[in-house]
Amino acid sequence: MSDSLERLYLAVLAARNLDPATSRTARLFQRGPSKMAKKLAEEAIEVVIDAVNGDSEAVIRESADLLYNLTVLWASAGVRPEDVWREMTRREDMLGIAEKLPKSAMKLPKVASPRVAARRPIVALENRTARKRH
Ligand SMILES: N=c1c2ncn([C@@H]3O[C@H](COP(=O)(O)OP(=O)(O)OP(=O)(O)O)[C@@H](O)[C@H]3O)c2ncn1[C@@H]1O[C@H](COP(=O)(O)O)[C@@H](O)[C@H]1O
Repeated sequence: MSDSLERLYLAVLAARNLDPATSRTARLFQRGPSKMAKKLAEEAIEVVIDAVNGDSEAVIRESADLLYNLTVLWASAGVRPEDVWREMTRREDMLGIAEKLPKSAMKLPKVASPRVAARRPIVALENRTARKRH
């Protein structure tokens, strides 16, 4: 999946300065981040409607549109796919460590190594901070 998204991201970068009359991507860049955000949100809504209706073929098609519009917004925001993969790997590593801890260690952090036991609360704190920013 990451390979396809990386190829799509490169295609978006290559298209951003093409003629807006012929390139949808160039047109989105011409219109700016607000238009990109609107398109992304519209595609997300289409995906959830199709999922609720049980139309899995439409979910697949709209998901591809959603990912295209997400890569356009990444490119506009100066975010690279590898930046997102790095964050996903960081979370995977962190949650993987937390999941291996016995439940009693989660309640009583002093029993486990303080460095490891302290990680789960950090996840909650980070999530809460991120939500406040939006
Ligand atoms: N992967 C995509 C891609 N996925 C989805 N889409 C477009 O995004 C549209 C989804 O938006 P809508 O459903 O709103 O379609 P619409 O209502 O017809 O379109 P709007 O005029 O409302 O935007 C789809 O119809 C596709 O045309 C894409 N457009 C471009 N790409 C790739 O982006 C690269 C650059 O292409 P150009 O933008 O054509 O230069 C190429 O590699 C393309 O393959």
